[in-house]
Amino acid sequence: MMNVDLQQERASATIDSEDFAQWWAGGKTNLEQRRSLESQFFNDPQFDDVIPASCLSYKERYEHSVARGTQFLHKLRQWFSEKQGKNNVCDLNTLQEFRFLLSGPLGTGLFQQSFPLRLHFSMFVSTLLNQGTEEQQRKWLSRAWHMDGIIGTYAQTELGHGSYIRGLETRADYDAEHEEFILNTPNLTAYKWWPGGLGQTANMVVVLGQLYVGEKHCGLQSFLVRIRDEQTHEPILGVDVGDIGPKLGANCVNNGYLGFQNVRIPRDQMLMKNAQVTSDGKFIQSGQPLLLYGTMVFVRVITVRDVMFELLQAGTIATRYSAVRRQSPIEPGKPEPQILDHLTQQAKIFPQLARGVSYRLVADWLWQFYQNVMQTLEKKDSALASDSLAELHAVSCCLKAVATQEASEGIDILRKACGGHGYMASANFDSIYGLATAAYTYEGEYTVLLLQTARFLVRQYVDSLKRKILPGSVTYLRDVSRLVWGKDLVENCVRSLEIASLEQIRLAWQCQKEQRKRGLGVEQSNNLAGRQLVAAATAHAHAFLTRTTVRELRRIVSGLKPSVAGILTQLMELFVLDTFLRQAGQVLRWNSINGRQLRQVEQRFEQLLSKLRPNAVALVDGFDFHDRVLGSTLGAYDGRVYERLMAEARRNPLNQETVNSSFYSHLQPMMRGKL
Ligand SMILES: CCCCCCCCCC/C=C\C/C=C/C(=O)SCCNC(=O)CCNC(=O)[C@H](O)C(C)(C)COP(=O)(O)OP(=O)(O)OC[C@H]1O[C@@H](n2cnc3c(N)ncnc32)[C@H](O)[C@@H]1OP(=O)(O)O
Ligand SMILES: Cc1cc2nc3c(=O)[nH]c(=O)nc-3n(C[C@H](O)[C@H](O)[C@H](O)COP(=O)(O)OP(=O)(O)OC[C@H]3O[C@@H](n4cnc5c(N)ncnc54)[C@H](O)[C@@H]3O)c2cc1C
Repeated sequence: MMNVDLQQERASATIDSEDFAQWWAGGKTNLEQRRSLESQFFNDPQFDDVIPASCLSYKERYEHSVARGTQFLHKLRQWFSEKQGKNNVCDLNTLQEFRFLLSGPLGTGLFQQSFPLRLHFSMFVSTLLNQGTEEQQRKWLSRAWHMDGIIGTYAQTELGHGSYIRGLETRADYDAEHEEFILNTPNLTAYKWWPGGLGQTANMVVVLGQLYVGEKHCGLQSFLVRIRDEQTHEPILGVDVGDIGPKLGANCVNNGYLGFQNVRIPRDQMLMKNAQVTSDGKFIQSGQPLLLYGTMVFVRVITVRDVMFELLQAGTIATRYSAVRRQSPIEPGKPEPQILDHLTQQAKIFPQLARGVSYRLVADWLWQFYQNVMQTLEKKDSALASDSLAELHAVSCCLKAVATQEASEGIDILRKACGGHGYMASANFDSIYGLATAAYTYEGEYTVLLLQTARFLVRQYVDSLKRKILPGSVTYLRDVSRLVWGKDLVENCVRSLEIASLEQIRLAWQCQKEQRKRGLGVEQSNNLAGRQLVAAATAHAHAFLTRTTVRELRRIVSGLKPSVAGILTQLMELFVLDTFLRQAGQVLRWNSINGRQLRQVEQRFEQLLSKLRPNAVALVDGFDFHDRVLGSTLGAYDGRVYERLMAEARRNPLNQETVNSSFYSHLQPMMRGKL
């Protein structure tokens, strides 16, 4: 039976959640296909949970995720190859499509804390694709794609170094006599530490290590290394490998450690698309060295999409719960309202929904941009390639940083918006938050990435002073006009964010110059200007996110059904206004905006909350998360929150006996003074 408040919400909405769902899924066919695929898994008893996953031990969780992960991949592959037909070869698009099935809603529905085979596709196969020569791809790619004797992961980070990649200590020495590389972990801090699936799952890794040919240091390179025997799965001689232990979240990923002692691999297992070692020991850098970092760029790009889903999962749970939960009369003597009717509750939830929708538009744009840059890189026009890569790196760094930070923060706001019940593991905010906040750190820590973007921004700012043509993402730096507060509030807000960004970049640049004038070197100056540089990259990200959201929505809006266009326009506006208000410190620092104008934005913000209120439940229904994907007692479609909370408590293994054995062994002796 459906909760009556949710029934009422759905009946009175002015948008059709099905129309929204079709747009969200990329069309009716896509939606039907996704639903049919999900039902094949979610209705299959072999994918049911007997015991709540949160009640399993760390080891049991791992074993369960491998058992389920292999069944999942087997079934999914069959479905995917039928769908792809003859096109079932591994290229960038196919990989992204498949990876999305693993990490998007379907994968999430089956693995709330992720699973260890995920890295194989997102990082191992993508590295082979991006960094292997054609010959290497012929030898390895198809096997890897089909997991034929190969389960891989990506081993870059070490115990001592993660952010500063040049500081990695793993060594690969070329032995020309045997045409082999010898891999070594010279000390404790050189142990690889963190790679997903490394602990007990993977049998091959892409390893990043410092290449030495004789005495010559040839920089970091990537190597394909077998670490476990294909048949027995025992570690190869000289390999020391294991799991690093429980973490704040993502506890089924099987993150591992790895050390090498004189492990030999053939010469052709250095990934040689951009750099080669010839058999007689000559090192040739034939391509752009930075392409070694290509896998990281790929994952940063797709992470924006991953955290968008996590934010909207949490948003769906909080919205439905807030429509079911009734508490605290607004007027004395009146019935308790749905908590969603408290304006402050709307102000916690709706901006997160709007943010998620904005990330969706931006993530689509970013993926397109990434593909365009990859095509440019293939064309071998080195100047163009290097400019495009620099812009892609800068944009992806700041978007990944800000999106993961805001999504994690948003998920926690949504968790708190569910009061005490939000804190239950069965509400599932812990898993969702655990994954989103991991993304804040992995694939480039937040501050470290923002500093990368800031370097690019300062350079572009200096170019703008020289009247040079600027890349698309920063053309606004050429516009030095002041803010003219007009009728269009969205434009006022976006423009003021752009001005704040421009001025903050100018300030960061001035800070660097001041330090230089004091006689400090470039690096020390950068360090001392660090806070301003981070503020500049953050301001740029906000300006870019808002401008891109507005532009992308306007580009597609005419092709949408009016009700979908209407709610998306409200969400876009809410996102822009919310960003403006949250960044008010920066905005007011760099723009002349008076109290009346600020109030105008606040009033419109509150008006938008009221406009969205009647359609809130229909909107989150339109994201079309299956109950299994939400995995939450609070967020299920039928809204039977209290029944589910109680049923879940009763399933708890502790409640399977009326008296626990610890009563006899400890509590009773204590009460009888017999300890
Ligand atoms: C079903 C469930 C769903 C979800 C589950 C999720 C659960 C978890 C699953 C796991 C997922 C992901 C796994 C994560 C994997 C990893 O984390 S892999 C390790 C990633 N590591 C990093 O990202 C390290 C960050 N550090 C760096 O990238 C670089 O070292 C840094 C950029 C900081 C380099 O700094 P410098 O030392 O200053 O620069 P240098 O290396 O010398 O570079 C010189 C030059 O090059 C520019 N640059 C740097 N990087 C790039 C790049 N990638 N592309 C293009 N250009 C680049 C840099 O800006 C410099 O340019 P300039 O012109 O000199 O300014
Ligand atoms: C869940 C998870 C999964 C992961 N999966 C993998 C994987 O599959 N493969 C893999 O190779 N790695 C993986 N990693 C490792 C991850 O990429 C690194 O942890 C990440 O890049 C951050 O590096 P770090 O741990 O060295 O942090 P640190 O760099 O030590 O960061 C600590 C602090 O130092 C600051 N800091 C560091 N450098 C600077 C600087 N230049 N300027 C200013 N401040 C600085 C940071 O801002 C931060 O506040 C994973 C990590 C996590 C959490």
